[in-house]
Amino acid sequence: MSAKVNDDLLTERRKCEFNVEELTNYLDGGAQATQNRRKLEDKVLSTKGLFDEVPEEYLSHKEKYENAVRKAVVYYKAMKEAEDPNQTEQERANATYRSLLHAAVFKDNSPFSLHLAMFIPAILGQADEEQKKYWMKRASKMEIIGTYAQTELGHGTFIRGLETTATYDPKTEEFVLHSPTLTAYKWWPGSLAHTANYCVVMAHLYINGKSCGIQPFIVQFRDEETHQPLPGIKLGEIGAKLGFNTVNNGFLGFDQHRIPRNRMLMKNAQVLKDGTFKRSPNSKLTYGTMVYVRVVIVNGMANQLARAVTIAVRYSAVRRQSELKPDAGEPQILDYVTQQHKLFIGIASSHAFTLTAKWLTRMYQKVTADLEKGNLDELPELHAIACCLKAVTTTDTSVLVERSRTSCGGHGYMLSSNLPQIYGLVTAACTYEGENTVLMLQTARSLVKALEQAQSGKRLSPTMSYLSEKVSSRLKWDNSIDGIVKGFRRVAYGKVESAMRSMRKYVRSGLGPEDAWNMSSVQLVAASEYTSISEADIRQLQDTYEDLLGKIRPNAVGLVDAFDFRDQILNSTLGAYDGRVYERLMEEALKSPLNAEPVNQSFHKYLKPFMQGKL
Ligand SMILES: CCCCCCCC/C=C\CCCCCCCC(=O)SCCNC(=O)CCNC(=O)[C@H](O)C(C)(C)COP(=O)(O)OP(=O)(O)OC[C@H]1O[C@@H](n2cnc3c(N)ncnc32)[C@H](O)[C@@H]1OP(=O)(O)O
Ligand SMILES: Cc1cc2nc3c(=O)[nH]c(=O)nc-3n(C[C@H](O)[C@H](O)[C@H](O)COP(=O)(O)OP(=O)(O)OC[C@H]3O[C@@H](n4cnc5c(N)ncnc54)[C@H](O)[C@@H]3O)c2cc1C
Repeated sequence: MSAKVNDDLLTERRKCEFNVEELTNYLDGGAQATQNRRKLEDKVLSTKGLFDEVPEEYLSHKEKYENAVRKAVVYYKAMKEAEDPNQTEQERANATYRSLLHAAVFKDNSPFSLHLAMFIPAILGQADEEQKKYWMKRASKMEIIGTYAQTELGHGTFIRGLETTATYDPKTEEFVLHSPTLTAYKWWPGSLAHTANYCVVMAHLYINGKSCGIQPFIVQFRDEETHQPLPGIKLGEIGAKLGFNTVNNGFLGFDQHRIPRNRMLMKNAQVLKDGTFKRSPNSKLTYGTMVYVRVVIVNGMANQLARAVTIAVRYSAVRRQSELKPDAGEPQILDYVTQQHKLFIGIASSHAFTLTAKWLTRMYQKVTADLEKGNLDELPELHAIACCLKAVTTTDTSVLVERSRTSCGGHGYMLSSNLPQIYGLVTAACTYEGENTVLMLQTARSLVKALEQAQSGKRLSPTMSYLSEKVSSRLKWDNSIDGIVKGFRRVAYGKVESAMRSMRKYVRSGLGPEDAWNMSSVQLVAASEYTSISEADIRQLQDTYEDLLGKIRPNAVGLVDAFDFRDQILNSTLGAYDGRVYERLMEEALKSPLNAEPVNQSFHKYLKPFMQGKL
């Protein structure tokens, strides 16, 4: 018999003014997609051995990892078996697009995540047809487990500064991989330490002493039978982190490690047997895997933010605290407008990121299809947009997830709420796949070029066209959606224009272009984001905003119910559908190993002698 649902949540659900199932279907991309997702979740989550007997927060660092590998094996087998052979690739992708299935199993991400998130995409995007056929067969059947090894101890952002070398030896038709310094050690790649046995390594290619730029190489670094590191390979784990503590991030050093010529992934650039180097049509195609993951991250943020606001909104409907009016009893904290302000932006942002992710994915698919035909025209725009959206969505999601946590008071600080772990996952995304400031500056680089083109009368791409609209200086302001968008366009135009004016001022003062860029870089980053609008407009917008909060209030629980996360995926004492928060907090607390006995051994060993002055 299912547990009784909290009365306040029942009332909230009765008050809801729209059809929750309809919104769920819309978010999934149709009723069939919802059905497929739920069917997949039912199948996988009913698999034995997927969940923890002891909450993983009570395991040691080593036990956490070993437990995660145990679960990863069960999980990926269950996912494979759950795949419906009659489904198209697209239907399968739709079923997983919004599902955070893995989050039900791994609170801190999976030791296999890099295999799926980067190793396979790197093969798909960087291998030639023959290499793709061979490596995709092995990788998709999980015969090998891979990762993406680009970042080094000394370099993460500056790819052209990577120190790992790959020197071609035409006599043996091999590449010699070497880490010339400690800072050249690959450092950070997920799964690298003890899980994977292959990786795509980004290394500086040299042929006859000449630099041929950064190229991708597929490298085996552990024996497939014994899992022992191969000769010339130094391996290890980088240690405990804020989050991602079951992703097994590691380090790898090469000591004159030899690999056959066909291990350089040669879709874009090639090395012939005699050492002839055939350049890529565009050296940045080598960075393609990162563009792909930045696109995926936008959707990932939408889902993670939806999970956090679901937990916080449901908790805010159940939690009663303080007095709004004398003798009126303690209100639901969701009735405080400050609480609505903290949480409703998160609901709206998650929907905005979901729609943005769909738009960006379509753009990515179009540009990738064009690249296959040799048309690179829209690659720079895709890069600039992917940089901006990855940076903006990860920054906003981190802020909004942290705000969801603090809006739940002390219980939000409990690991059993799962809000701290969600924060750990999303805040990492501000750094990985391109540190946000660096990516924003990449976007700014494109904006400055576009404004220069606009000022010389050239046509701009659709996403940059706002820079060529001669926006009247006294835009008639109204708080219609169109008026607000026009306001933002005017602000955005002004930000780019002011950053550019600032750079020109520094150049006139005698600074070189690089120093002028650096001096203006705070403005350049701001030009890539949005900031405030002029004073007079704020009052009008504020009234509209507060009025909107009141309109959303009766639908808040319905809006998060529509994300349709099952309790296992929320994995939270505060966010369960039935709202039995206090019982769950107590149930989880009693699982702490410290509660196994009333008096801990440290009393007799340390406390008692200390309190009796005997220590
Ligand atoms: C779990 C919860 C969350 C959910 C998320 C779900 C999804 C994820 C799933 C699961 C978990 C995943 C786990 C973690 C994964 C993390 C993995 C990693 O971190 S892998 C390492 C990433 N490292 C970087 O990204 C380095 C960043 N640095 C760079 O990209 C470059 O160094 C850059 C762009 C900053 C500078 O590169 P330059 O020095 O070669 O280029 P310049 O000299 O600046 O020139 C720039 C020119 O190049 C073009 N350009 C640069 N990059 C481009 C690109 N990628 N494509 C096209 N053009 C590009 C630009 O448009 C510009 O063009 P013009 O000269 O202005 O015309
Ligand atoms: C959880 C996690 C998982 C990861 N997984 C992987 C993985 O699987 N594979 C992999 O290869 N890497 C991985 N990374 C590494 C990640 O890609 C790098 O940390 C990231 O690219 C940033 O590089 P960095 O750490 O060297 O920082 P740095 O580049 O040293 O940045 C440090 C500071 O310098 C600033 N800075 C740097 N360059 C500029 C500039 N040009 N202009 C202005 N400011 C600048 C940055 O804004 C930042 O504030 C992971 C990282 C994390 C946190």
